[in-house]
Amino acid sequence: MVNLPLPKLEDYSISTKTGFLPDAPPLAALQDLYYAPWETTVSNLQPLLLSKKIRQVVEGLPVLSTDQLRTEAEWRRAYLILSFLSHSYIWGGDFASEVLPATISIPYLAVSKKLDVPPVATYAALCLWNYRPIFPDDSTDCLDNLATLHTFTGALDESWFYLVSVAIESRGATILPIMLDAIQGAREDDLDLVVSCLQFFAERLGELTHLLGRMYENCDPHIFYSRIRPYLAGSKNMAEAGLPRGVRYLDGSGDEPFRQYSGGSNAQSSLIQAFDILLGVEHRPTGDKKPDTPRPEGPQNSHKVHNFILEMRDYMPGPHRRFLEHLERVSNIQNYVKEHSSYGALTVAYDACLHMLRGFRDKHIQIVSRYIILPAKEQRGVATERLATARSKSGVAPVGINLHLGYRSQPKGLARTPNDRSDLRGTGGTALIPFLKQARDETGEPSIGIWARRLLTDSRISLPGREAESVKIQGLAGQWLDSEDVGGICHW
Ligand code: HEM
Ligand SMILES: N[C@@H](CC(=O)c1ccccc1NC=O)C(=O)O
Repeated sequence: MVNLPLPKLEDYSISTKTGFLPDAPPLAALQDLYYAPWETTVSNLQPLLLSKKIRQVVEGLPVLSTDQLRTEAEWRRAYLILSFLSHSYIWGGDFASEVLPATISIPYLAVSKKLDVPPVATYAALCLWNYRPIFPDDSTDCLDNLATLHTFTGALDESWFYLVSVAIESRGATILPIMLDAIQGAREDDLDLVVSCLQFFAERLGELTHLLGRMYENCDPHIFYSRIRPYLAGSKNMAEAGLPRGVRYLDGSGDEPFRQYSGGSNAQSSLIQAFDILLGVEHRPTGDKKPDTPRPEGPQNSHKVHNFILEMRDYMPGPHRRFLEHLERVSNIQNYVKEHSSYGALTVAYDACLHMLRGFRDKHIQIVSRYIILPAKEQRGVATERLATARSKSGVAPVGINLHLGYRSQPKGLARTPNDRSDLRGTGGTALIPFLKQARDETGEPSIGIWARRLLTDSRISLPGREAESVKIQGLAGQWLDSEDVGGICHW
């Protein structure tokens, strides 16, 4: 059988240096004065939001044509501006707006079509195309050399929130060419090459987890939850936040149905999805258990089912989404490791990658607890207390109580007081913790099939820094292997 050629990064708008980030830093402004009304509005976003004039100003914009946009960088810049303006319009009033005026909708639909991304503030708009290096000659893989072009709030916390992702994309970019080499190496049965590529991959993943943990340095969880996050929401699963039907994009055609889009989410990062594909990690719809039956023969990841992570590919720029599809068709590392499972260095290196990726997801769950679950819980506590006080004073439950929480009014949109924990949703619309925990657990699954079974049966395997004997005893004692027990190599 002839092998499908491997994807060439440059064919998919991917840089060998910066990965899914553009090769050169994004345009900071459209030079053509024709677009000055957009540039002026986006550069005045904070005062317009604070003064609640944003809707009036957006409604008064001229309907600009996209004909003057020339380069890819200009189209991306237009997409970024229109994404910031549209979310400011929808979420920047006392109530969410169910319509987007034609001044935004018409160019936004055209730009989205051209770039093959949905007309909503995606991860590409807010992160991939929204940064600049502070010192242009220095690398962007270091958080200390990054600044954002735009934020909704003007808060440092918001800049930092996006920049952590930019730094991760930048630092993770080197993994792509190396792992394409690994795929080629597996085709040519070059064991040593595959091992060294996997080792490189595992080390980089450790660095990315470290970068993720730096979120705490400059992004305060309460500011994130109450001030920033409301602007990130989309129009899908947002009934409680004030958009039961979604949003109508007015374009004067008379055919302007309600549309529903997920909000920005890092699940839209092609880099992280590429990691899963490279390692053969598969994600099921939330709640679906691992099937007991063996998987059907055929290429890895071939049975596509409808689930959130796959759905998020529709929110990636078209070329990046197509790259992932190509990568799926050539991904061979997991099968190669399975076929060479007697080669210890290979299984250890593969398993180390899974372990590191699982560790990344573990840290992410901690972050989500601190940035969403805890602030929401605190807010519920305050709300309940205020309700009780109001009740004890008047003897009855107040009707239509306005629960002041230090704001002028009850927080709105995604920062509203949730009724209970199950009411909490990600900006992508998932039920947060069950979804994220399942994604984490699925990351460890391939290693259970290959590595752990060998640990249980093969006393000759020695783990770095551990006596094989003790690992074997753990297995024979009946409990399934546990991270602490195997010196942190296996973690599930
Ligand atoms: C304060 C920071 C963050 C919060 C509160 C947060 C929250 C969430 C939530 C709620 C989801 C579930 C999907 C949804 O419904 O939106 C999610 C998904 C995801 N997030 Fe984050 N996130 C944060 C930062 C990051 C960063 C910096 C990265 C890495 C670059 C990241 C990577 C992911 C990935 C890959 C997913 C998809 C699920 C998976 O593959 O495990 N997140 N995030
Ligand atoms: N899903 C997250 C939001 C999120 O992760 C995100 C949204 C827009 C742009 C980037 C994002 N992620 C990380 O930096 C949330 O529910 O708050």
